[in-house]
Amino acid sequence: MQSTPFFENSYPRLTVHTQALDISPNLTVENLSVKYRAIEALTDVSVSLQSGRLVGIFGPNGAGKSTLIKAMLGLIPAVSGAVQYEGKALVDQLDRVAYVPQRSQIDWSYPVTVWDVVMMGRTKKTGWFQRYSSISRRLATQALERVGMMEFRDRAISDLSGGQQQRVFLARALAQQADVFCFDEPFVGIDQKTQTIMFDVFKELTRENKLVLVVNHDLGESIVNFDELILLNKSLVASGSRQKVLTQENLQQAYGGKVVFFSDAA
Ligand SMILES: Nc1ncnc2c1ncn2[C@@H]1O[C@H](COP(=O)(O)OP(=O)(O)OP(=O)(O)O)[C@@H](O)[C@H]1O
Repeated sequence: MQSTPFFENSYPRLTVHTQALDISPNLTVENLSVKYRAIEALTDVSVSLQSGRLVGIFGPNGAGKSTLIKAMLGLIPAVSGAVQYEGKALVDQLDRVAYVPQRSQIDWSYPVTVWDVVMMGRTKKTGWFQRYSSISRRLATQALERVGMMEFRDRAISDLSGGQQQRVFLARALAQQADVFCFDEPFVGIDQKTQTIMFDVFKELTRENKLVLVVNHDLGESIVNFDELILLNKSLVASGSRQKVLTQENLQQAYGGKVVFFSDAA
């Protein structure tokens, strides 16, 4: 197995950490460290994840949640570490990944329609200069219908509400037909209806054995939707089941002070 080309050190040995029985993890992050000049954003993070799971990445502001996703996808360089999916560097298989960045990183004034945005999700499969195939058009239609946005297909993306915009980006991710889905703070600035649709879609994806990673900062009721959690505070505080991660000690280590969370969450 190889390390990703962005990393200075390679860690070819794969260790199975958390999963029960003999099930090998599909995605492994090994000793991942990221610096922004002098700022150590992430230090030595290792997690093992299984397909078919909805994984929440939690931690306080500045904990390195977005950094983790971006470094996993090779969007920013890591100082060290390796990220493998099914035994190969994840960055060499980005056509199997759908990534929706934080809404603050998207230019919502860009003059494109809803349909254009969703079809852009197909360019990795079809190439920029290929005509979109009937398969791509069918997948885009199905994705827009799934998130309840087909009737808006000719609208400019700038003319939608925050929740509608997030649903369009969810549709784009669905149209990609990826195996690994990464969403960075998808619930920011959205309505309850959109949040419900998003969790429904995430759960459907896990039933199709996809791996769904969601950066989230809300330790409220919605945390019960996640199969597993990764709790960060510049390094890994804990990962695994809600019961394992949501202990007062771990929350204290991540957030400091006394953290009260939804009582049935664990
Ligand atoms: N491009 C950058 N240049 C310099 N420092 C950065 C950059 N991006 C992030 N950082 C710093 O790295 C650390 C981790 O940031 P990151 O955005 O990953 O945290 P986060 O957990 O996603 O935070 P939030 O919940 O506020 O989005 C923070 O201290 C942040 O200020």
